[in-house]
Amino acid sequence: MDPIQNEGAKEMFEAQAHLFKIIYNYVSSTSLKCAVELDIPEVIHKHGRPITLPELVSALEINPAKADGLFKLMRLLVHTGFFSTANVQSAQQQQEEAYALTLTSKLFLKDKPYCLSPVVLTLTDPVFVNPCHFLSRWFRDNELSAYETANDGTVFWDYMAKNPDFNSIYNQAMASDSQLANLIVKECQPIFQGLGSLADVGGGTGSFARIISEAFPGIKCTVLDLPHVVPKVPDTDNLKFIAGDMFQSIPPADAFFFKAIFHAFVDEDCLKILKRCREAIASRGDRGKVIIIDIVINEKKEDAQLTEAKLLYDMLMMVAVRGSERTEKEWEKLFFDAGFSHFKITPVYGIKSLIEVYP
Ligand SMILES: C[S@@+](CC[C@H](N)C(=O)[O-])C[C@H]1O[C@@H](n2cnc3c(N)ncnc32)[C@H](O)[C@@H]1O
Repeated sequence: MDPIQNEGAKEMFEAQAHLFKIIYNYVSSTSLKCAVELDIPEVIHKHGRPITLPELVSALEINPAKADGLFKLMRLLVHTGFFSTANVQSAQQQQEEAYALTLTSKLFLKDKPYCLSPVVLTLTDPVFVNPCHFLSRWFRDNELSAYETANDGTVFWDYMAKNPDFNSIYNQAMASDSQLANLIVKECQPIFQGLGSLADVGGGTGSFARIISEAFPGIKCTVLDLPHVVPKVPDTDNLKFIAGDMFQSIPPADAFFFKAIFHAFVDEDCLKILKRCREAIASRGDRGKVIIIDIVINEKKEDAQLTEAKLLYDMLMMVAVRGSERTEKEWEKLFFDAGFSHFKITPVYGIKSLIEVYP
């Protein structure tokens, strides 16, 4: 029996429309990429008030024959909430529709330290997108990640080491994401207060550690990351960099900080690192803690949009590095298996949460 013979035409076409929306998700992200490449948020910002289509065509210095195309791009990006519209008065005293920034597009302004343009350019780059086309082959074939399947076995982090241009934009993307964390440092004060030292493991170019070292001058911060990532800058009184491998050693500290690290590794590797932290804490009479900023999936309790963003992130981590976003239960298992006794999750940071883990 045809399983959908009882459905009416209306429901069938609704299902088809739903399908098209999913299929065309890549058009949505690449349109956003185009807006970032054309610098549209900055152009609107510099205009100082909502900008009409002809004004935008002229400010972008694009071919005027492409005005219709720009209208389509802006219409989509208004619909998806990246831009908004407002009415302005023309020189002829007519009301005209004009484009304005939303909070989301304001995240792309150049004078802000957290300008998220590198995040869009990195995550929509073929380096991330191509391996997604290898997912079904990865399911059937082998033990490598989909990324490695697509790239003759090259590990993602090794690609970074060999491609300085992409490494640079990726590190900028991570740094800008960390700059946003500045917004929560004040409300998270009790978590950092009283610490004498902090090791930011996999801390990239030190963006977050710099924020902590400035907000809490009493904390000596050490950033550990791979040699092609750590910046060649002189140490300061309370911020230093170590080029190394966290699977080999982790600098001693009162607190071990991991932002967006564990989601990039399989459980077995996370356990290795967490056990190393647990041993270091034990060697100091169980004084110390682990602080993690990462995603906690909570499908039943949170907004569907938030969950969708987390599940997409989860897929990307699986594709790129065989990583995972984890539920609270999965985090709990990791912590207890590594010998920790309790933990506290504070959902403070957009799709990410702050987790304190104690011996
Ligand atoms: C997703 S990024 C997060 C960077 C930073 N924590 C942040 O949130 O901005 C993951 C980081 O882990 C680093 N990493 C990967 N493998 C590593 C290893 N074996 N030892 C040290 N760092 C590593 C990468 O170079 C990268 O900077």
